Amino acid sequence: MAANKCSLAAADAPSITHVVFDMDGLLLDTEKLYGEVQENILARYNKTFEWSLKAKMMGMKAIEAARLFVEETGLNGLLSPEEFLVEREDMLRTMFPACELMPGASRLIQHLHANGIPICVATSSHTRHFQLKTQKHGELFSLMHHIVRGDDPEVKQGKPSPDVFLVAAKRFEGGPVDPKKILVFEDAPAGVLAAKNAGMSAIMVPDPRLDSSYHETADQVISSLLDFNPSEWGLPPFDKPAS
Ligand SMILES: O=P(O)(O)OC[C@H](O)CO
Ligand SMILES: [Mg+2]
Repeated sequence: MAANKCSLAAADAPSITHVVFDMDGLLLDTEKLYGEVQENILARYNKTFEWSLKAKMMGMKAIEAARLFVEETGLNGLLSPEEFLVEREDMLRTMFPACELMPGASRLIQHLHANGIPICVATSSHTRHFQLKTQKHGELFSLMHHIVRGDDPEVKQGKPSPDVFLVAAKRFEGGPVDPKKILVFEDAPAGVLAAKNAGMSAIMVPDPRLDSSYHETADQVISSLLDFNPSEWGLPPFDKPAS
């Protein structure tokens, strides 16, 4: 869609009826935890974790991200993707339960739910991690109509394949919902691509360190969920500005 990246002209805005949220790095501030752990692992080999690699790993299923990590950091023969996951797991398991919400996540979820807009989560995260990450956010996640996780049997391929978003569209009441009526919020390049591959509109909320060339695929880019203007997408406006 030829839309302005900052704001959409009313005539261009597709009529959105359903909203799908990514989770890591979008609703939950968990991407920084992956980054920290991966930096620690690489430090042992006197290597640094570059943001260019982080950009590619974000949003991928764990084993796919692990293969990429080992390959691109030159750890082949020193650390297998499976060993990397075991080592990463020990650290992540203790960090996830304390994770915080991203700014504006609670406000937006509560607003859409209160206005009867069907919402769900489509994450690459598998069930065990999902449970750890949402331990203290259960009330907010209970507002989701459904949650599709990376280890769902119907999700054959991870992002950037559209699988997780198509499964999400199918599970709404009366689904499958027409992808043109679905708005996806994503932080990761692979996730934005997956949403576009599913035929949906995608708003990117990227980490400021992400190279801006990755913004191109998104229909709109905002720096925080607090900046989202629902009216531009035919969704009910907020009663008051973000504080
Ligand atoms: O961003 P999500 O929610 O699809 O999850 C991604 C992985 O768990 C970590 O990059
Ligand atoms: Mg994400």
